[in-house]
Amino acid sequence: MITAEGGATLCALVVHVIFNRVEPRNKTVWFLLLVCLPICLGLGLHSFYASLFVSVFKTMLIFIGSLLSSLIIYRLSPLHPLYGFPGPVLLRISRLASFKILFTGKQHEIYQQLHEKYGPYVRTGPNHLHISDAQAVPYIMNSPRCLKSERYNAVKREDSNARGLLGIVDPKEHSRRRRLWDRGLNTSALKGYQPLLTNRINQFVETLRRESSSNESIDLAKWIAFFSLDFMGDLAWGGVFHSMEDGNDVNGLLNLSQTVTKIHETAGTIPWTRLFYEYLPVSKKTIQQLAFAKRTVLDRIKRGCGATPDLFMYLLGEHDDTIDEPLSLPALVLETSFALIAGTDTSAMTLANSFFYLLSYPDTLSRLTAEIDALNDDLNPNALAGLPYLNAVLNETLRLQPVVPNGVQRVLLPGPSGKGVVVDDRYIPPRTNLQISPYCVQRDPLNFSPHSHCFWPDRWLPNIQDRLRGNDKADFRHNEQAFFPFSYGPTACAGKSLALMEMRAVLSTVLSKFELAFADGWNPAEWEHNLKDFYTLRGGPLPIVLVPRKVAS
Ligand code: HEM
Repeated sequence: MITAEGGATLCALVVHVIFNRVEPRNKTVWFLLLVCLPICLGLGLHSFYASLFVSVFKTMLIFIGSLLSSLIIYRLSPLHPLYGFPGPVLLRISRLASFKILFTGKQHEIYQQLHEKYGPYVRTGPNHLHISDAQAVPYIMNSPRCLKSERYNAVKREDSNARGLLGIVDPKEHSRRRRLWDRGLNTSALKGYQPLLTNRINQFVETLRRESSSNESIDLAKWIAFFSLDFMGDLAWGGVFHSMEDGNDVNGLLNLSQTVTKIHETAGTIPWTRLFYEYLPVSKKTIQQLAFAKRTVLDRIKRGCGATPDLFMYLLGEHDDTIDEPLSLPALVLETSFALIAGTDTSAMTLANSFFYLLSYPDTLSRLTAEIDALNDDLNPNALAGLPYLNAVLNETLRLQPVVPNGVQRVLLPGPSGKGVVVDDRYIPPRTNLQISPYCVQRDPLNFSPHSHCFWPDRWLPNIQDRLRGNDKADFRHNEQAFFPFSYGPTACAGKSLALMEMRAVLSTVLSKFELAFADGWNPAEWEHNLKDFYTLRGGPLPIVLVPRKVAS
């Protein structure tokens, strides 16, 4: 005859199998399986115990204890499909351990240390592989068998069926929506945005002059973020922000967008935690934010497009009545808000990092300034796109500090025979979550060498190998397949060309107008120390002294 303990244990094992097979993400199912089931069992087994309360309490304890033990034993056992992949025990047992890593803000560095210890494929969760292998890049990011993982559900809102581009998992639906974005971010659209960019850059230069007139240092990172927000506000919502003028982010959007990305990263790290986010106070803030975005979008629709085209115009289809599926209002609100989030912090952080590295390596700063000066103030986008050293500086910044350091996450679908796949001689079982990190791959000496962890823009110059001598020549490695700061494949960054145009223009204009130096007494080591990875990279202040350059007579 079955004992009370045996019954509770058996139930726990059955629940484990159900969770393993079905991975339910529904609060009611969780409640039924994890709370109601053991309580009912306790009620049914009360004849074994002194009282009803003791029966329910003990059954619950045995049930939870058995469930946890069964989970742990299975995840560490050779029965688990990822048994052969190395990784820290705590991470192999539960993704909860990755929360601790996430909240340090240094997950990119910690995962890199794990790769140094365990190799290019590290098991970072019961069902997760963290990968630092350039050969896996095209496979994971450009294969019909690798879909966006459950992490992308974190960007879906419960109160609406609308999805923004980033949250669309189905490849066909994604490619339909992506066409809208591509129309708004292709070469001819970018030409149309040039007047908006030029206006904002002129305003940025005037702002820097105003702020640095007392010879005090200024926080360059903050002002770049204001510039970037104002410019993306022009493109996404028809010019609603005046952060450079006000010297303040009045609507608190920069902070809010960082909080939202942090929440998405948290929910993306352990998808079931998403069930509880709506109870957090910050959830109210995002709802207020969406209400603000909705008002702004409605206002922009009413005003119509001004003389200069903007991205909103393309997303709404104002330019083209042949669009067969115009976006619904909730989708338009999501997409334009996403444009703001995707386009502001990313370019701003890369620019701040570029200034930081240029000032840290004065020789690189002089070489870039000379290259820009040779254009005699004709800083048009085509001329800038052709400057080898300027592009080398931006590439090298993005190599060392990709703004999505930990990269994208995909899940491997089973093949026709239910099998996984072999990548770089390793068999990866189906349904594994795969995360491939540009931060780790791009700093790997196997891909970029010498000076893998140093800022050395020369590696990007044509024929550099011919100019190297000795060890540098022997060690030289330059694997462009291992460079993917804008991601790769059909879901790669839609705004890459816009970002490059904007960053080239800002860097070259500022260097042509000002001499820059770190503020006296500031320790540059603080900059890298303050860089935090919460899905996107964010940083602390960058105190800089700016002096207008003398115009050559
Ligand atoms: C230095 C600047 C930038 C970098 C390094 C960057 C990087 C990335 C990366 C890594 C992704 C993939 C994210 C994922 O799948 O989880 C992405 C997606 C995206 N980015 Fe950027 N980005 C930058 C600037 C911009 C700008 C200025 C825009 C303009 C709106 C933009 C729009 C987008 C869009 C729409 C997507 C989604 C693409 C899709 O799912 O098809 N990005 N970006």
